[in-house]
Amino acid sequence: MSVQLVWFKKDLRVRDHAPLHHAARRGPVLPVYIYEPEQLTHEEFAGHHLSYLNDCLNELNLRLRALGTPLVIRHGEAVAALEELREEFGVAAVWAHEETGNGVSYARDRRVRAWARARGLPLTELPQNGVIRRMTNRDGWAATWEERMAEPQTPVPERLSGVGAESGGVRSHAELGVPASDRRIPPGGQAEAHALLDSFLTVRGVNYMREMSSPVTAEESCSRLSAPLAFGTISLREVVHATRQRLAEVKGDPHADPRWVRSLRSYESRLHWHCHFMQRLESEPQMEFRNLNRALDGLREPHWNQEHFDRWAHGQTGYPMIDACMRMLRETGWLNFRMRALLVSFATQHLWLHWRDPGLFLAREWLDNEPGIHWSQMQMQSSTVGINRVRIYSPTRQAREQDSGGEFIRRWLPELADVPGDFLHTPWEWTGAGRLDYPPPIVNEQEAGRLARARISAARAAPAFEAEARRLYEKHGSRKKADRRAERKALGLPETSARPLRQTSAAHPAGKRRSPMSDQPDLFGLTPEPPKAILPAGLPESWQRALEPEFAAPYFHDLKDFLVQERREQTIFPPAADVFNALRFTPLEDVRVLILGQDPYHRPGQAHGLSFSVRPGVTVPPSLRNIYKELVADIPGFTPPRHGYLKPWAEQGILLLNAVLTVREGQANSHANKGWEHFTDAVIRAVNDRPERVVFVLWGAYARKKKKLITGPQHVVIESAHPSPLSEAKFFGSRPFSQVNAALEEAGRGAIDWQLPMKAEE
Ligand SMILES: Cc1cc2nc3c(=O)[nH]c(=O)nc-3n(C[C@H](O)[C@H](O)[C@H](O)COP(=O)(O)OP(=O)(O)OC[C@H]3O[C@@H](n4cnc5c(N)ncnc54)[C@H](O)[C@@H]3O)c2cc1C
Repeated sequence: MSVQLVWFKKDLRVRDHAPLHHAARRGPVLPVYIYEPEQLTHEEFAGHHLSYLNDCLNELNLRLRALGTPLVIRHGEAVAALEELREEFGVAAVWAHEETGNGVSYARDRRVRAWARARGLPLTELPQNGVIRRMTNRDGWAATWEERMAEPQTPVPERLSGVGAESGGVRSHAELGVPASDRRIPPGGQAEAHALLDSFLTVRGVNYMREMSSPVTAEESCSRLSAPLAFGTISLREVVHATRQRLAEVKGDPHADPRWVRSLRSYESRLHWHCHFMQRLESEPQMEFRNLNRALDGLREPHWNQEHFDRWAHGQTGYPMIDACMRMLRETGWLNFRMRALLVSFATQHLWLHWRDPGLFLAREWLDNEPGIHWSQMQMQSSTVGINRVRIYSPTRQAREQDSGGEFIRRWLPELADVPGDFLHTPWEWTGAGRLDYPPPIVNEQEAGRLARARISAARAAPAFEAEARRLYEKHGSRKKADRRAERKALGLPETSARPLRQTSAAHPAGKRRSPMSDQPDLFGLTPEPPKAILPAGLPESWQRALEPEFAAPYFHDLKDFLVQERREQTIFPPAADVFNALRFTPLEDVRVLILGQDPYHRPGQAHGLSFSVRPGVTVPPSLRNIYKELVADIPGFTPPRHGYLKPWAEQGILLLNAVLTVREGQANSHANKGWEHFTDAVIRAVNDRPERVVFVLWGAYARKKKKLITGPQHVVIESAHPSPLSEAKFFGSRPFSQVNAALEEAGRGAIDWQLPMKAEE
């Protein structure tokens, strides 16, 4: 009897399990799992990991038992436990999967190998993903990944003959001395992994590409397969196969939602990254403990600040998005990629904490802790790799972009319940901030970000940095683009792009390009192109330039998708061609006055993209009638026209902007909180950035909330009640128009001629 021991570690499944398959063909099988004290007491391990692990083990035990023999579960140091099993059952060979784990499992595997050698036991470790052992550089890596993923899945043995061993069953938290956990985590096991994969590929993943970044949507729209992959209840190959099969299906189906194709493509690239980052730890295990780029050693070490770390780790930084993310993580063990990157960027750049302790803390919190991905990402987000751009993400900007309505922040920070929506991302600006049970910002994000960037740039300028960056590129850099180029050359094909290939920052260490935060690691040329900017037709160049980051930002893509869908199903005002008229008629450099409205008129034929204005031939609405009345009182000689077409004002440099640029027929404010506010805030900021005086006219409570965006001392703000009949009594007598002219003349910018032509001409 030649007993084959199959050692399960981070591969807790029977499907696509090569060691199990090969062992079963050679003799009776002894399937084993060992709880290892050095892992259970490791700083990266916590109670929720054990809860999940026990789910996985229970299910694996049932599946193995159904095949013929149970999972034998032991507790102890690996070599000692294996030796005991060898003696007890006369083990003739050991089978396992290769593991890319932390330093403890790395050392353990070496001890196990030495033990097997000393005992003359054949020990076979088989790869289970695209990570390659003993690789000295990345040449050919992508091709091997592809070969491995293209292989058929290993069949589940039809039957296992066992050795009559007892399982022993899973051990409780108390038995193993691990603190219990009350986190809300999903169940573990192979069945759960397949259920997640199915629901993602058939329903949840349709808008993955757009919805993965926002914490409001990511929980549902991401696959949530990271924990199953980390515990090995599903193989990466199986996920790749299923994704490719689904992609082929939707491509061949003319009725399939077109969003599937780009979502699935984007998803597949992430499965590639999974191994790309793990390979880095496999090839350079020391990166768990020290900077990948040794030239950056000493940069943060002397600056440790325990209080900052504690406040960050407890979600008490005073930056709502950071704190909401931390609270969610501590309760659920999961966050989407962008929010993970944001947490790390804030800790290691704004708070200038060395990445190691925040990294240990986060590894303990992530249910899906995968050391290869985790430590690579920790170093990348802390800018200690040095071959990619320095990334310092603004927590406020990310909050505005990814949670514009504040839904996520409100869910996780109940202490901000009373904060008005406009101040939710910056509660310290609210007059009621003093009454909140919430701390002021831990640092000034602009100043801290600038300081971090300056420190990193200075370190990158040292000659040792460049040499290290080159070494790292040689060892870890993707050859994907270079491989593709060589392949095309061999086939006699021209280069795919006329643009020069982007150089790594090894050549341009202090990369200057600024780009919006991306979900793609942008590392070693592995990244697909960032989303293309959506440029509305006919915008003056000055607006195009000023608003470029908005047009490329994920929220703007979401907004566009939302509007495409809305226009299919509803009547939307103004017509698509008129939505950006305010910007079209008034180039940024010409803006002298900004009059802010709330949202467009919602009755047919009225709205045409300028606040308060209606098309010629449409009855003058009540608010505009009141504006005319006030003009009569304020501007000598003003005669109200019979129309409400205000384009002549726009052409004189009055930016007639609404905060929300579209609306459903008959439903005022129906497009609030869909992303327009974020966009129009950027418009107001762009105007605020102009060096010449601009007069901002803010009528009514809604518009007045935007006052905080106007910070330039050269500007003038004129506030009053709204001209609507509901507040006309307070509006009349405010004399805004003469005040505008006085402010403009004082700055030498010339007065507005408020008189409109008696006849409107489009
Ligand atoms: C500081 C930091 C630490 C991280 N630590 C881990 C970790 O310990 N374990 C882990 O699985 N992921 C980690 N990630 C990557 C990523 O955030 C998670 O994989 C993802 O959020 C998990 O959710 P999901 O399975 O729904 O992802 P999906 O978006 O559905 O992606 C599917 C799978 O692709 C892989 N993947 C996705 N994004 C990345 C990425 N950026 N890098 C590498 N692989 C990726 C993962 O295997 C993931 O399960 C980390 C990211 C950061 C910034």
